[in-house]
Amino acid sequence: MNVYHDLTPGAPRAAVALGCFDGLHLGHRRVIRAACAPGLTPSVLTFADPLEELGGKSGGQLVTKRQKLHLLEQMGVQQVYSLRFAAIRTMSPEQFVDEVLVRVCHAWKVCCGFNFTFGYKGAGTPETLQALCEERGIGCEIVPAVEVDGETVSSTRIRALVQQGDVAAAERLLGRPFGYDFEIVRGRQLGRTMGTPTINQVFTEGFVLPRFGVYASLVSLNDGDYYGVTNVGVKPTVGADAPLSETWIPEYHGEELYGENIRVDLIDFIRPEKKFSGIEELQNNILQNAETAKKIISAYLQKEMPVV
Ligand SMILES: Cc1cc2nc3c(=O)[nH]c(=O)nc-3n(C[C@H](O)[C@H](O)[C@H](O)COP(=O)(O)O)c2cc1C
Ligand SMILES: Nc1ncnc2c1ncn2[C@@H]1O[C@H](COP(=O)(O)OP(=O)(O)OP(=O)(O)O)[C@@H](O)[C@H]1O
Repeated sequence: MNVYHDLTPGAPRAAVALGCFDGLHLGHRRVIRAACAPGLTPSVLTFADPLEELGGKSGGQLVTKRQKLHLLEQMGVQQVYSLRFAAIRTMSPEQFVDEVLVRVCHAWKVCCGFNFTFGYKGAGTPETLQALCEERGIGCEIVPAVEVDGETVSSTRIRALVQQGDVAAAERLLGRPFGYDFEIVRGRQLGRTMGTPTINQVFTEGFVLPRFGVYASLVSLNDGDYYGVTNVGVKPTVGADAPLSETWIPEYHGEELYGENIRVDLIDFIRPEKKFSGIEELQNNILQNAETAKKIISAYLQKEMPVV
């Protein structure tokens, strides 16, 4: 998959999906699937800016950059234009179509969702895009709203669920579990003296913060997936400088994982984070939480996954 960060002309005949695509949820995937058209190079045009700078309040990204590119590649996308919004911000809808979609992307087809806006001050709507494409002989597919439980799927809705700790509901909208693949960093190494060594990951600035608490998790390691028990928070019993994700993987006894990017998916919320009276009480709780996590994950793995 080629990733362009500027307006470098790409493959000769492209089908281009347009949008921010934070989270790559079920709605986004429908739009991207429309760009996986026979005979055309499946392409995505998206933005690399922090979400707040693209307008809206955000509350944080739902996928890391690495994860987003990995998911796009898995979907069969061959070209990604990850642009700075400033590069196109002042273009009129016509200019955007002519200078970006036609001249740079060589678009033969463009795809967007029902609520897509583009061009200076968001003047262009899906109907504008359709009309401009028609005039230029370019195909245009506007994907209707994808809904779950009678409500439109959106990144905003998923962020709110993650912030409430309802990762199981977030998963139904994402079509895959909510997770992250931050680098493993060193902790104070207290966990190993407690018999519960953890992999520690720091939430990067701009990433959504899940509700603080303990989750049953699935951890993807080189030799397969393991169940984990993850604490997200600032561990008030011993203290932390910044919000962390700490995962104990009870059945992993392999090499150190420092420096690696490991994917941890949060499957279900177990309990809120709390301040314990001492290490022993904390330790007992962690052991109980691990038992709960094991049951949750084994039931989860037996469930049939919907095909998305
Ligand atoms: C499953 C799990 C649950 C935890 N729950 C809490 C908690 O509720 N409150 C808290 O202060 N710390 C909690 N912790 C964090 C521990 O305090 C921390 O993992 C331990 O002190 C080791 O820290 P270290 O990795 O910096 O050595 C939890 C850790 C795990 C793995
Ligand atoms: N539920 C959906 N069904 C179909 N298309 C969608 C849906 N949600 C977004 N899209 C389309 O996917 C592309 C990317 O959209 P965008 O990144 O703005 O997503 P969003 O989920 O609506 O985000 P936000 O909640 O932050 O507004 C756009 O073309 C948009 O119209």
